[in-house]
Amino acid sequence: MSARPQSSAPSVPLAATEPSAEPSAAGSSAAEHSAEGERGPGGTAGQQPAVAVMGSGSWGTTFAQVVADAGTPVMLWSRREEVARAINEQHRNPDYLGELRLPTAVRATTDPAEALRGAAFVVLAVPAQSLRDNLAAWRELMPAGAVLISLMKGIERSTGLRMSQVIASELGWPSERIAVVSGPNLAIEIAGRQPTATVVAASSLPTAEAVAGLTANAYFRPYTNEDVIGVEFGGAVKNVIALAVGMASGLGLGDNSKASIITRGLAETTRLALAAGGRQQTLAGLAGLGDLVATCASPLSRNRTVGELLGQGLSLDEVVRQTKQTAEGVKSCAAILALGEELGIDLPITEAVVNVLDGRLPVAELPAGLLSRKLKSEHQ
Ligand SMILES: NC(=O)c1ccc[n+]([C@@H]2O[C@H](COP(=O)([O-])OP(=O)(O)OC[C@H]3O[C@@H](n4cnc5c(N)ncnc54)[C@H](O)[C@@H]3O)[C@@H](O)[C@H]2O)c1
Ligand SMILES: O=P(O)(O)OC[C@H](O)CO
Repeated sequence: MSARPQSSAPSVPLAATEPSAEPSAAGSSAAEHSAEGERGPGGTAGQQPAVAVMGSGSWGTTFAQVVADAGTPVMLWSRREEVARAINEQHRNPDYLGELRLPTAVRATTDPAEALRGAAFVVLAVPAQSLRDNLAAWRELMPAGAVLISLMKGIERSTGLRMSQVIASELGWPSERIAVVSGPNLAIEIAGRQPTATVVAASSLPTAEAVAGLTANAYFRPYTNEDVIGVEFGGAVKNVIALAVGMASGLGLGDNSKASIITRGLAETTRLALAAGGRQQTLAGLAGLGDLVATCASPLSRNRTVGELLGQGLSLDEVVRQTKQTAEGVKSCAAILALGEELGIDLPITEAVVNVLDGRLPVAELPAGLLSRKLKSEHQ
């Protein structure tokens, strides 16, 4: 599949080089990916930018498929040799995506230098808390002029920074070359090519448009947005709200309770994002409400599942042991709460989740704790 809807991929001056040929064979050499000759602006007709996706878990691998299905070959960086081999030889990533078959235009390497060489777009798809160390290790390999695309939905625990801020601070990268992709994007559904929409946010509209042009295909529809702050808070906080909804579900509570947490969760996410400089409209959109609903409603969500297991009475240690994939809310929630305190913003659901995870609040007492708070206006 390579159907690309009409898009006016704009000219972003990308100083990198292009792949020599469309990849065809399984296990073909990563050298094919590296560039020869000068590259023009990303996404211009007749030229394919080189794309590196750093991280081959559920979302990194799926995003690589999205880009390949939109017509551009991708080189994935995998930490583990067996994952890279499975992608190159069987066109599968069984650890993360089961039997789903990947396009042959997605290839993998464990060598970050090979993945990054000549890339015009570098997609970052590692756990939020490891990003800074990963960037430090890759700093010298980052192609000057590339657009960096964050797929991560988390807040750095040690600094309270959003992922685009970590990228800017760790690499000294200009903000106009950093984009964020976030929305109702459960990886497994997208890997199965089920239609979805998303948001590509960047402080520079041409950068957001370039990334939208790179990713738009028959089942993936990106909308651009210049509100990076709102989009990143929407993605990070919804994970915490999904933990709370999962807890309610695990406690056997019904849809009224869950809808109340989702709606009040959106209220606290919006309060925080606005205080930090985000825009209300963004939180009412795909990266806010849209992602919140998808994550809180879906049994595919890792965050909701972690919450549900806690609600059923498992300890956090037991849950973490049986959750192989990244549930960002667990590690980001305390940093989000601290940001709220810094900005003078009340985040009652986040606070309750932090207290449950830290063992200060028995999960069974979470509903009563939220309901017994002082009465107030819905709009405060
Ligand atoms: N899976 C989804 O549906 C989805 C959708 C949208 C956004 N996201 C976000 O994307 C990010 C990545 O999530 P994912 O679902 O791909 O996670 P995952 O757990 O499926 O995969 C994480 C990947 O990072 C690698 N990794 C783990 N520790 C690492 C380290 N210290 N250094 C480098 N690599 C390391 C793993 O080997 C794996 O390849 C998260 O922030 C998540 O919130 C996920
Ligand atoms: O599985 P989760 O909870 O990390 O959620 C995945 C995506 O962020 C949903 O958009």
